[in-house]
Amino acid sequence: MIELIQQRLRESIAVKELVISNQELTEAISSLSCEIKTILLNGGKLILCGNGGSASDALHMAGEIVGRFQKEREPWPAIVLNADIATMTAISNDYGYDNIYSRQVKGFMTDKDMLLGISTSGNSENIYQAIKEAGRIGGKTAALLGRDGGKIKECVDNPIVVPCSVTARVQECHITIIHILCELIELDN
Ligand SMILES: O=C(CO)[C@@H](O)[C@H](O)[C@H](O)[C@H](O)COP(=O)(O)O
Ligand SMILES: [Zn+2]
Repeated sequence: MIELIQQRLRESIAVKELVISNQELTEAISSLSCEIKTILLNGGKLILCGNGGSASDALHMAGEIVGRFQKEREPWPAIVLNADIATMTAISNDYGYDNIYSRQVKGFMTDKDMLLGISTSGNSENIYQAIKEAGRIGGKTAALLGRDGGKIKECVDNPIVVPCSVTARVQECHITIIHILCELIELDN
């Protein structure tokens, strides 16, 4: 048991080391933080969505944006498409699970906003459809992804791909990246 614990911790560190040594990836994180800040300071909002653990990550990030991460400041607008269980079950029941986010994007998003999807496989159909819809609206899109970025990487403006095929390890890296994004967004610059 102890060995398994130590091994998982080592694996989690190794994924983060991969990100540290990938300059393209660290630059993509930096430029995404600038894009999000520009959206928020120009009256746009951040719209988030994910499935499973990534749904929790979406909620977590929105909490830091609307509330605060580390700095006392005005609230910024962020909404989470996986937060409303009545809406999600209604759309899922009437239009299918693949459309639970794209229909909300159509209802809520404007061209001043950014949609940030989170998917460790990069292939979740509901996130993919949401990104496509956001593109049709003319809004900005970003995604936190894993593996090789999947089909979502091909259609999103700002892909952040954690190069690992284990869902749990990717999620652990995503939440670190989310905290870094929140810290960068709160910097005065
Ligand atoms: O949290 C976990 C695994 O750690 C699971 O709930 C996981 O998020 C679910 O299997 C998701 O459906 C995976 O979707 P995705 O990350 O590939 O988009
Ligand atoms: Zn999990």
